[in-house]
Amino acid sequence: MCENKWEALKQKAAQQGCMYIHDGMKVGLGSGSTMVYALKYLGELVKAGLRIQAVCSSDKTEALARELKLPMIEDPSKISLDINLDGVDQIDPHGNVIKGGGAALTREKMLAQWAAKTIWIMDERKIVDKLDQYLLPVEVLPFNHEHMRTVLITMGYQVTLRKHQGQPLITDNGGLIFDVRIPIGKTMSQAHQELIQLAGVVETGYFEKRLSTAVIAGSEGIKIIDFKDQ
Ligand SMILES: O=C(CO)[C@H](O)[C@H](O)COP(=O)(O)O
Repeated sequence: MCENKWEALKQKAAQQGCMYIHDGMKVGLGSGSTMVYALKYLGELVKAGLRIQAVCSSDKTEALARELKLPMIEDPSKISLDINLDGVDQIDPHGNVIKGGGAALTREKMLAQWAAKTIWIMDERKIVDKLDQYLLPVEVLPFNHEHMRTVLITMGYQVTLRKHQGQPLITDNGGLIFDVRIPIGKTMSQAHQELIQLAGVVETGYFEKRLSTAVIAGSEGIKIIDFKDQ
């Protein structure tokens, strides 16, 4: 399938995902290329009269949302969300997800936790049987991150510092991203539990299943999968 067909599928999933957003809702907005389609479509819906208030998971998403005139949540002390819309890097058949391809995983997880429900939008390449063999993005503080990397390697992880244009990529939170391959025999959930306990680790890109719906666009059409809470 050529690249623009995948783009068309992402756009379809994004538009279908927006159908879960209703008048008066407070909405979390994730990051990534599928979300760009969702933001643009939401912009049209808002222009046509849909009333929402949004909170964004990254500076990039916020810049586009403001350009599209999506209203933002005014009171930062009240961000309980009706719905959160976001893309994924991988999703397993149970609804567990890996995110962080766009380095926005910490804020994305905050929004997912603040929301009553998340709608995951994607094309069919994102569905995998098991997450364990995929890279886990981990946001860490910059302080002595070389030593942190050594610590993780000693624990059996393979660790690559994510770079952008030859320089360490700096997240919107001022953090760094380690892309981590987990040791054989360990599950993604176990790796997350182990890593999140280390001081200096801000968050991992492993999102354990919670109340969510996956909207998956493929060559056969759109597939919807509902996942219950834990
Ligand atoms: O986790 C993310 C950003 O941190 C993105 O949602 C994820 O990488 C999917 O992006 P895309 O829609 O471009 O495939």
